[in-house]
Amino acid sequence: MLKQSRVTILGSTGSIGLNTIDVVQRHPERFTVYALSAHSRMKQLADQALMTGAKVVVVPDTQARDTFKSHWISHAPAPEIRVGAQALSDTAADPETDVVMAAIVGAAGLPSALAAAQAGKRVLLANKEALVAAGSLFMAAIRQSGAELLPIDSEHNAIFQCLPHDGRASAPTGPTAGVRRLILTASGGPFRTKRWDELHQVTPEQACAHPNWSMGRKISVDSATMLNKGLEVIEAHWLFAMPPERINVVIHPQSVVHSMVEYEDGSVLAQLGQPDMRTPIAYGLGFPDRIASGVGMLDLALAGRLDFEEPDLKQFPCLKLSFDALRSGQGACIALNAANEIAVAGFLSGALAYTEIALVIDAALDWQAGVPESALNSLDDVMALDALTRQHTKPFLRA
Ligand SMILES: NC(=O)C1=CN([C@@H]2O[C@H](COP(=O)(O)OP(=O)(O)OC[C@H]3O[C@@H](n4cnc5c(N)ncnc54)[C@H](OP(=O)(O)O)[C@@H]3O)[C@@H](O)[C@H]2O)C=CC1
Ligand SMILES: CC(=O)[C@@H](O)[C@H](O)COP(=O)(O)O
Ligand SMILES: [Mn+2]
Repeated sequence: MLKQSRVTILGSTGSIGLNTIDVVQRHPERFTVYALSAHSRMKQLADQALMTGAKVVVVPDTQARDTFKSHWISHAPAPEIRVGAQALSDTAADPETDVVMAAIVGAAGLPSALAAAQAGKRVLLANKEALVAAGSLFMAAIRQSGAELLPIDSEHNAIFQCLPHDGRASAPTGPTAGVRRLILTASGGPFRTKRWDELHQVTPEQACAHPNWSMGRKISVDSATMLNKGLEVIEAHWLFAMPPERINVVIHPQSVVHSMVEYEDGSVLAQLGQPDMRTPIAYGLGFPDRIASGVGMLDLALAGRLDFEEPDLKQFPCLKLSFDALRSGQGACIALNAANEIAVAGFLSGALAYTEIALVIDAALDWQAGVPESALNSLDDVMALDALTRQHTKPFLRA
């Protein structure tokens, strides 16, 4: 008889959150939902809490709490409502939960993801920004607490699947496992075939129209600029202890090969599948078992061909800026991420042109160059530099 795992989904109203609920509900014998969190979509959170029987919900403030209550129309008792950022971290570390899906978007998800790591949970990490901003702190917390870390980002999940791991949920470091290099695939996004000088006028709708994946708006814009792949290079560096020169990016427009590991003997292992996040989510939830995800068979004959091409760093300057940041150090990675979050929000609200996103990030990297690495030892240090970068970046936005 299986012991049921109690799952907390941070960011349950987002794209990863919805897919996680979908997979969890396919396996009532394995999983119960302990807690859910949302930021703005209170009606959706109330519907999810009713549907899953969650014991706890976490909302950002008292106004959101009142809105949540107004949407609770059931005669069933309402879940406990916890309020504020500290409640997110406390819930991630709650002794009543075993598994935490970290699916909040942006650096806002870092404190709660770190709290889950420190509390020794099984951490399903979708929130790549946590590793970009605080990879060293985060990985140290996993090691010290004995937490299980399962990468959910499709490329890192693919790499994890291609590495040897003896049924353990934290993979051995790359070089010691005989790995020559990691090859991250990138779709190239909606503007793959466009030149840089054709992109000045593109709209948020065009940028969010990802060719293969259905995702939240922030990561969709990141995919268009390929800053997403840059964040993923930094994420891979921390997850698999690989130096930047052993992490390569190749454009693969079909998003069928999710990433690859090349070994010293010349073997290249790849993980393939339909572009559907329920596959990596099911892998993380079920590990080491393989469980049904609802994803159908991969029809390679229908796909017809799998193409690969080199990314052009002039067309995708954000990819180059990400490698620069990784080589420069943690301060640069924090600034890259924070400036990008402000720039993407500005682009989505019409306060910045698409092509200005890279310029704003470049300026933030120049600006932070004076911050010494020794000043970044704690979560507070990281969040302080993140906040300073945002403050420095906001004046670039038009009113
Ligand atoms: N979507 C995908 O397929 C993939 C996503 N990822 C990563 O997973 C994470 C989530 O992405 P995705 O699901 O697409 O994003 P969405 O924008 O769809 O969802 C984000 C979630 O975070 C919540 N949220 C937003 N801001 C805050 C905040 N300040 N504090 C607390 N909660 C907040 C949202 O609440 P509300 O909706 O109520 O406002 C929502 O539940 C990102 O880090 C992304 O890079 C990685 C690989 C694939
Ligand atoms: C599904 C997922 O993991 C996304 O991060 C995806 O990789 C985005 O696609 P591209 O960044 O390759 O366009
Ligand atoms: Mn990805």
